[in-house]
Amino acid sequence: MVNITEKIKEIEDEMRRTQKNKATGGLSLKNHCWGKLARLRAQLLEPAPGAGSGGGAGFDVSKSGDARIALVGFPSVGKSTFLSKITKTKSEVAAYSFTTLTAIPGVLEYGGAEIQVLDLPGIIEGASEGKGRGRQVISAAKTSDLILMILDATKKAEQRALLEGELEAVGIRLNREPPNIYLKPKKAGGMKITFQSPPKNLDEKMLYNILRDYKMLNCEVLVRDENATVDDFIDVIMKDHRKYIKCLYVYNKIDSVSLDFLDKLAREPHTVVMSCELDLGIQDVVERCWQELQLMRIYTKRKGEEPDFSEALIVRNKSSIEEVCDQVHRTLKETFKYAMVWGASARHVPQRVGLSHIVADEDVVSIVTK
Ligand SMILES: Nc1nc2c(ncn2[C@@H]2O[C@H](COP(=O)(O)OP(=O)(O)OP(=O)(O)O)[C@@H](O)[C@H]2O)c(=O)[nH]1
Ligand SMILES: [K+]
Ligand SMILES: [Mg+2]
Repeated sequence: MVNITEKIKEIEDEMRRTQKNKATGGLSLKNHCWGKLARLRAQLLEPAPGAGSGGGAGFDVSKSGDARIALVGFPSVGKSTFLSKITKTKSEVAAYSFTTLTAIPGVLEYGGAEIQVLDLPGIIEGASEGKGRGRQVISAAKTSDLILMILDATKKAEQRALLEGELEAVGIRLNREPPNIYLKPKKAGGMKITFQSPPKNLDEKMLYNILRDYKMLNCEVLVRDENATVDDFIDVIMKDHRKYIKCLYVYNKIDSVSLDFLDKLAREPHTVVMSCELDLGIQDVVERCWQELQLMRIYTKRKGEEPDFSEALIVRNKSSIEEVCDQVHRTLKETFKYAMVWGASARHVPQRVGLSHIVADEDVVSIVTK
């Protein structure tokens, strides 16, 4: 029997031949070939018999750089085209679905930071249940600091909710904070449930029943948010299996939609629009990514010298001097005495601070050791 890879090659060769001879290869033949190719490539993505349900382990790409962005979307929305635009990595681009069969990492250089961008295979409905490489793709997305949901502006609006559903199903919560509910398991004493203000969607009985279902018979609960729902409460119980990740919705292929529609899309929250083909909006997307990642650049200065603006230390938003020390060297904080800070976080310039001082973007820091 001819294997799938050979069949794919045959069709690709056939397409190449028809492309050379346009007279015989009309659009319908091309569409037919693309359809066949997509089906075969989807088979390549299916787990081998006996390999379980697609594996949940993600792809074997180690994290590198200052942050990780995952490109998630349906097939052929332009994920690989985008990766090739913003990084030096060339990921295969083609008009048929499932061109990308594994995770392809690239490096985006921005603001002195190196951000790892993962191009991933397209996912389809049912991905969270193990269709195709869906589980693996979603696991990879779960390890990222920001999900770029790449959407095709020419396709139906439902595509976005469908994808969100797939991610939700495996515990990813997009652009949300963990619910404001305190839950502490106890060894004994039964359940103690308190509401800070009258709840709109919950009552004590409901929580009691849910806790019993999850076999949490001894615990303390304090609901601080009056709008909390049952789903929120379950998210708190299941917190080890929930991941709160920022998501930017990126509509590609705006070269093929009307200006009115484009304008409507661009006004949606957490949304950016672009055309990789026309090179439109790409830089805006990159800038929005940078904003969403909330990375900060900290410059260091040696005593008696000018600050070194040629190389920044990259730390996460709300980082303290301690994290800055860790970026310089693993053991620096052991000999730390104090730091001098110039910039937005300093109350007066320079300010003498300790390890817990929270720095701001573009601060200059001078660390004094014992
Ligand atoms: N009209 C238009 N076509 C685009 C644009 N960007 C990409 N494409 C085309 O869309 C098709 C799919 O692009 P890919 O980058 O392979 O898409 P993908 O999302 O990586 O696809 P899979 O790896 O198969 O999931 C190719 O034919 C691209 O040339 C765009 O901005 N406008
Ligand atoms: K494709
Ligand atoms: Mg691709």
